[in-house]
Amino acid sequence: MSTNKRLRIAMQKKGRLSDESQELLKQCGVKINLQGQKLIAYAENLPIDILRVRDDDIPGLVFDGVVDLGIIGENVLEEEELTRTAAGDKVEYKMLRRLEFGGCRLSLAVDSDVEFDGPESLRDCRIATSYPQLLKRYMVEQGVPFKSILLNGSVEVAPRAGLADAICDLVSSGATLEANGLKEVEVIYRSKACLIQRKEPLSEEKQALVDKILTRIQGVQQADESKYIMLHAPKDKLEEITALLPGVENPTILPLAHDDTKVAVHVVSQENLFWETMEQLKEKGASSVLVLPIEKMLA
Ligand SMILES: Nc1ncnc2c1ncn2[C@@H]1O[C@H](COP(=O)(O)OP(=O)(O)OP(=O)(O)O)[C@@H](O)[C@H]1O
Ligand SMILES: O=P(O)(O)OC[C@H]1O[C@H](OP(=O)(O)OP(=O)(O)O)[C@H](O)[C@@H]1O
Ligand SMILES: [Mg+2]
Repeated sequence: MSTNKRLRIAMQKKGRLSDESQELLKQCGVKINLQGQKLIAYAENLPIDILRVRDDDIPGLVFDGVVDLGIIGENVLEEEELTRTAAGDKVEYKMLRRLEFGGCRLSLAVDSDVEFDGPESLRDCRIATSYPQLLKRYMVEQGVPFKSILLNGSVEVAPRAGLADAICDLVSSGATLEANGLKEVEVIYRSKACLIQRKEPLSEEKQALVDKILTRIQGVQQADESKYIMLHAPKDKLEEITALLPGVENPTILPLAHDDTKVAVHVVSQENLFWETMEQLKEKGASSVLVLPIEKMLA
C-alpha cells in the first residue's frame, strides 16, 4: 500500500499509449523529465512520481494500491478484472475518466477467403488471442463453444502458421489484419484509454492534487474538441453567418478599421468547422475565415 507523500501514477513505458499518456500530463502542467530508460520519473513542479511499466501490470498496481493512479486501455483493465474475478481475487478501483486516445476495438478475424456466417461459424474452432477472458465472455454470451489459444503477441500470424482457425485481437486501422491476409468479422469490445484511481481513500493533499489534475484534463479535452473561429462578415449578413457557426450562442462582434460595412466575428465553437460550412460562409459574404486550435479551456 502506498504511504508515499507523492502521488504515484503508472503509465505504459513503451507502446501505443506511452506518448499520449506523457503528452496528457504535460498538457496538464506536470513537468516530467523522462530520460530514456528511467523506470521512475519525478515531476519537477508537483509532488508526482511516474512509474513506467508494461501496460499489463497497470491494473494490478492500481487494484493493489501500489500506485494511486493509472492510465490504461479499457481492454487491458477489463481483461485483468475478469482474470482476477475468475480467480476469486478482489478487484477494487475507481474509474475517473475515459480519455481521448488509444481508441481501438477487439475483433474476431478469419482468413480473408474463409466464409463467415456469424459467431456460430466458429463452433469448436481454435481462436488465438491475448485476451482470453474477454473472448470467453463473448463466446459464452453467444453460446458457441471454442478452444482458446493464448498468444501474447503476433496473434495475426496464428492462422497462417496453422496454430488457429481464427484470431481475436486489437484492430485500429485494419492494416495489420490486411497485411496478414485476414478479415475482421465481428467486433467484440470497443476500447479507449482511461484514468483509474485506487479504491482506498487518498490523503487530503493527494486527493486535492488528483482533483486538480482531473479538472485540467477536462480543460485539455474540451479544448481539443473546440476551435476558435475568426471571420469578417458584412453587417447585413451577420445573423445568417452566425447561424451557420456550430454550437455558438454569444459571438464577440468587433468593428473593423476603415470599413463600416463589415465587422469581425470571434467565436469559440464546441465543434470543428468543416470545409462545407466554410464554403457556405464564403457564399454569404464572409471573408478572412480563420479556424484556430485551442490549447486549454477553463470555464
Ligand atoms: N492499433 C492501435 N491503435 C490504437 N490503440 C491501440 C492499438 N493497439 C493497441 N492499442 C491500445 O494501446 C494499448 C497498448 O498497446 P501496445 O501494443 O503498446 O501493448 P503491448 O505490446 O502489450 O505493450 P507492453 O509492452 O506495455 O505490454 C492496448 O492495450 C490498447 O488499449
Ligand atoms: O489495425 P492496425 O492499425 O494495424 O493496428 C492493430 C495492431 O496494433 C497493435 O499492435 P502494435 O502495433 O501496437 O504492436 P505489438 O504487437 O507490439 O502490440 C495490435 O496488437 C495489432 O497488432
Ligand atoms: Mg502489454
